[in-house]
Amino acid sequence: MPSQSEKSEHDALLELCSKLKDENEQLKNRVKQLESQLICLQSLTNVNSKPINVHSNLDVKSETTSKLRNNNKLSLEEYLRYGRQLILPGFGISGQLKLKNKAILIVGAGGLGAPAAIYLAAAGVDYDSVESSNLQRQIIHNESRTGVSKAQSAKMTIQGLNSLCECVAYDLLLDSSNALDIIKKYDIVVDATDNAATRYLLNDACVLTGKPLVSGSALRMDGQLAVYNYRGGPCYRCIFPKPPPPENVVNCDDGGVLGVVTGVIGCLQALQAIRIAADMDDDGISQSLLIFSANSNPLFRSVKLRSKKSNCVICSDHPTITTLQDYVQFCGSGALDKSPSVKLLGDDERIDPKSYCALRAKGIPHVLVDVREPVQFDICNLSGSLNIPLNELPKKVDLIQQSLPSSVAPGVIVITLLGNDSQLAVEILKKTLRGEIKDVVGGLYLWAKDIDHEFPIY
Ligand SMILES: Nc1ncnc2c1ncn2[C@@H]1O[C@H](COP(=O)(O)OP(=O)(O)OP(=O)(O)O)[C@@H](O)[C@H]1O
Ligand SMILES: [Zn+2]
Repeated sequence: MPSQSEKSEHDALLELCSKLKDENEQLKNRVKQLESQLICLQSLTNVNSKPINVHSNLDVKSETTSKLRNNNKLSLEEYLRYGRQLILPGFGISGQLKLKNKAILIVGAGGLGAPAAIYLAAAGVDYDSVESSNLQRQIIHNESRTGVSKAQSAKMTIQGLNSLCECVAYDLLLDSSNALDIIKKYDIVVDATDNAATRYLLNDACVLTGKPLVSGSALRMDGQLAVYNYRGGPCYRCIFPKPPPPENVVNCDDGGVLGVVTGVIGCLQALQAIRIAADMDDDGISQSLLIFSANSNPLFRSVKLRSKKSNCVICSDHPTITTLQDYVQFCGSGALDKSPSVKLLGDDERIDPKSYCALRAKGIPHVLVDVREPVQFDICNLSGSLNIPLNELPKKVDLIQQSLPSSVAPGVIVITLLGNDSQLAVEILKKTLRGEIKDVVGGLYLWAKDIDHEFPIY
């Protein structure tokens, strides 16, 4: 039997043993941590010639002070949170640290910006506020945020998802007066907007500040993705030197878009931004344009982009553009002209919804022609209207002729959703038809507003 003193000596030894074990474990962990930090620092200093700009996870305004800044290691929380991507070969801890030290700016918190922002948890710009028609695809917003600024709404979602991120919401219209000041604070810009003027603005601002531009677009069932101004690749102007004529531009308002198409392209924009931020293997990232079509098989195709243009007005060695321009003038429309009202006809060639309503009430014979596409006509239409899409109008004038009443006035009334294409239709019909031909000012949209509040508008 051990004596009492031998027993307490034994207990003391056991206690010391467990203490040393703990200490040993702690030191081992610390050594591991230091080793991985060293590897990261070595790889960062090898790959990045520029000094490391230490920001929080992805998303800060450079002057923002952050508890996560000046930090070349991950916190325990970050190890846990990002574990599934830390173990990816080709990404790993060095990729995560590079990501942590980059700031990404997303312009547009709509169909493309919403998924991109969720995956990137980046800073964002938008001037608009949330509407219910946005919710079909702008998954960063929700019903309770209708009317809230999109930038703020996006920030709320991001912060709810990841409190380690510092998200800056710019509740403004990005234009030539503010773009350079904002963009220069970021490493990568994601173009998630929907208009030509902002596309050229972002391109020029990115060339002037030397930032890569991850560009995406989506309309109807199709989407496109490209990276411009990156590692000697072309800029947007090298590929598209001139904007399309404003009358040929179809936006989501007019053309529609399938929510999932914006989701696919927005996620791919987030992916390209991560590949650039983490310096992942990116051979040829800026040499191709990816085309996605939800209606085709295979769904994706890639087109090789031409290389940088030696005489590009902005990115060549001898640029003629050295400051930001007036992009609204250059493109013939701006970010705010979503569905600009066209005025092609004189007042005497048009009829307002109230007068047209009176004409219908009096039963005055006429032919009402709705020139929208059948898919839109099927959603809603005025009783008795004849559906002839605008592009079929010239060859289907006979159909109208046959239905024309014998009396002259008012003859033909043309209607569309907003009262733009109907004016073109009147001009087409006037070439072949006699008698009075008018269009309805403000189209079905104004009809719903002024006459029939139950009329479904989309
Ligand atoms: N110059 C700009 N500055 C800030 N935000 C912009 C600018 N240009 C476009 N945007 C934003 O980009 C987003 C594009 O989103 P999206 O294409 O889904 O269209 P939308 O305008 O939200 O929807 P809809 O066309 O159905 O009205 C919009 O939220 C718009 O406010
Ligand atoms: Zn160029």
